[in-house]
Amino acid sequence: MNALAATSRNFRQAARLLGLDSKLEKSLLIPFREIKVECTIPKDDGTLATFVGFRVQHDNARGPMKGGIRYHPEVDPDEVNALAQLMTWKTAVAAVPYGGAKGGIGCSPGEMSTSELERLTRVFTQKIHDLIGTHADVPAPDMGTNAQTMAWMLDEYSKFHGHSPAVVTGKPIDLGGSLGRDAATGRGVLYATEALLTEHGKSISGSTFAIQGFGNVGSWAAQLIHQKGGKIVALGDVTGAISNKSGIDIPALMEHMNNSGSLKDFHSVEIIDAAELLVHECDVLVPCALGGVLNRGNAADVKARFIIEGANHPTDTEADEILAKKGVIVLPDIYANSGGVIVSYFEWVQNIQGFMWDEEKVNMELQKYMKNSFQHIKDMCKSQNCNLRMGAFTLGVNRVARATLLRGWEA
Ligand SMILES: NC(=O)C1=CN([C@@H]2O[C@H](COP(=O)(O)OP(=O)(O)OC[C@H]3O[C@@H](n4cnc5c(N)ncnc54)[C@H](O)[C@@H]3O)[C@@H](O)[C@H]2O)C=CC1
Ligand SMILES: O=C(O)CCC(=O)C(=O)O
Repeated sequence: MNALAATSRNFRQAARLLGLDSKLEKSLLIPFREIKVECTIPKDDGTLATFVGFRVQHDNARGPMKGGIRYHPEVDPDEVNALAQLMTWKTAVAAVPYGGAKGGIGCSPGEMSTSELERLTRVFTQKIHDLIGTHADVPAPDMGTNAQTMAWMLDEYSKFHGHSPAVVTGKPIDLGGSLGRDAATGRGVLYATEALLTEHGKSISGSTFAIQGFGNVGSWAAQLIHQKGGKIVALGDVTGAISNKSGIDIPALMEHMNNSGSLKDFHSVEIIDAAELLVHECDVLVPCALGGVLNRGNAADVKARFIIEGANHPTDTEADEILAKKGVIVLPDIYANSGGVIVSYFEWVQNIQGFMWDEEKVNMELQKYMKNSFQHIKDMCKSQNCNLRMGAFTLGVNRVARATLLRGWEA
């Protein structure tokens, strides 16, 4: 079952639990708009390269559509569609006034020069500029993109529409980005983990962690968990995986990565098989990379008692069922990684107000939002007698359904 089928299945299950009318269910499932564009750029060697870019705008009942742009070779229309739908439920769970969208370009950013990436981002923005906007659809970074990508999008968009800082979030601070946005998804993962562990009488400092992905989300999650006394015993990225039973020295690893960029030649660690990382002995597993990494091939072997979904859709449907039977508690993506979009909302608000918050305020507000949504998810789990994923889905779907019904359909 691909990401779209799995996400739609979770949505339908939530719609049924909520007793939604079947026509409303259909209207909520089908995306508002799907955009597919051809992006041709001259490469540095003078030859041409053509890429396909997507933006799926899923729903705007609760506000402007919101979601990241992914640069990855496996980007495909179904995956972008699933990720856009997840954004609709995520913004609703977080109670930020947005709908959901997601974009992506099928490309290998690691194999492209900075100027090629800039040309690609500018061409993509030219193709979609009249369909995005501060009050229509607000992109942000995702896998393979970063603050610089958002700076190029902002610049290109502003050529058509005048200076528009709030058209993208996750920008560099010098262009109106928010303090704390870079760390926000990882910080949200920390707050979500704290909330779940406390619920089960446990703590970060008394727990061991395995983290997949050491990019924006994974590296911030690792640093913040380490600062709170959590022991990170295994860690991996696209190049491989490492472990240390006594805990990996994360600040030293950060410094090492900034200097050489490779996990494998870090000192005082054992190299482990990349696949072993997900079934490594630990209390808490935190996938922060690709979707579908937990599946029927490895779910039965997972040793962790808790899974915190830093990535989007890391656990496929079959794995969800296997993990539930094993008693593994999964904190779902639409809550666990919502810190990024919550601080994106703060960035957008600051841009519109023309007033910058200090980082303490950003982090304090983020913590408040994360605490509130955890409580609301738990309340849903109680009233619907369901697990955390369904608690989050019913919470999000119910809020979007209510907004949709209030707006009505009269032409
Ligand atoms: N950046 C953000 O604010 C948010 C990101 N997410 C999700 O978190 C996940 C990670 O996103 P970012 O950290 O932004 O991306 P990133 O591009 O900064 O980092 C991705 C990381 O995943 C690793 N990776 C890639 N392929 C891998 C593989 N086959 N096996 C193991 N590791 C692999 C990379 O080496 C890198 O360390 C994605 O699922 C994304 O959708 C979710 C919410 C917000
Ligand atoms: O910050 C945002 O607007 C969206 C981040 C994102 O793409 C996600 O939460 O998956």
